[in-house]
Amino acid sequence: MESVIVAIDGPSGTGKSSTSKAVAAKLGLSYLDTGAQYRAITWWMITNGVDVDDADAVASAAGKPTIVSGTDPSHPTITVDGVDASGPIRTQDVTSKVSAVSAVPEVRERITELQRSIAEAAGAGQGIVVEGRDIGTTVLPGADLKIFLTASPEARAARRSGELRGADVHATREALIKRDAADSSRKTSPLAKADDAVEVDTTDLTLQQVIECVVTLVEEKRAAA
Ligand SMILES: Nc1ncnc2c1ncn2[C@@H]1O[C@H](COP(=O)(O)OP(=O)(O)O)[C@@H](O)[C@H]1O
Ligand SMILES: Nc1ccn([C@@H]2O[C@H](COP(=O)(O)OP(=O)(O)O)[C@@H](O)[C@H]2O)c(=O)n1
Repeated sequence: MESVIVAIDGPSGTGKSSTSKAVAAKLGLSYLDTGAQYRAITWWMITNGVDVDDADAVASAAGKPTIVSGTDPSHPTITVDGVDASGPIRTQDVTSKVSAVSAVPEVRERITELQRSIAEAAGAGQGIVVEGRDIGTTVLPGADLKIFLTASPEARAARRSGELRGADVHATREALIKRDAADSSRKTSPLAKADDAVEVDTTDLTLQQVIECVVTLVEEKRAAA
């Protein structure tokens, strides 16, 4: 069977990670969480005393950490300079700082290059599902299938606060909206739907329904190829 490259973009809490992992596992594809890479470089900046609000300082340090992503959808991994970063990259501190770091062009250039080399390697096999904010528009504009997931801010906040074990839904909603606004308004490759992406509103769909919808779209693409 032909290899397939799938790009899944959208704001926080729309179901990108859960959907991408499940679709990749079901279809025997690799999986890449690009948000985890931006979180990893942010974590490195914090632990190395770089002021994340100083774009020049972030830019000059952008080339320093070595970030390695494992692409098995049933066991995604991420290391920074050989250290497992999968726990520390999910802290509130990293979440609140990642938009500032990921807006720096030197950071995006570095991480985009890494993402393209991972996708290229996976393209030699079965293919890959890559999820993020700018995959369809910038990282892999030639992807075979582009999906843009959306959901109401209320649904997204409820999903996220559920994960954070009862965190205040209102505060979660505000933080989420703030991060989306920062991600959508930055100059370099903002969060955006590619013109040729299929938009799926997940507000009233179960995760299972979203997974089935994307699996069907991938199978249709493969059949048409
Ligand atoms: N369609 C859905 N309905 C209900 N919950 C969902 C749905 N999609 C995802 N979730 C849940 O919402 C949370 C956030 O999903 P996630 O895949 O991490 O989103 P994203 O990667 O877009 O931020 C997870 O706990 C996930 O299980
Ligand atoms: N392709 C991407 C993916 C993530 N990001 C940045 O990384 C942050 C974290 O992404 P994520 O996918 O882990 O976020 P969640 O929605 O899962 O919390 C985003 O808020 C963006 O600032 C990006 O700029 N480009």
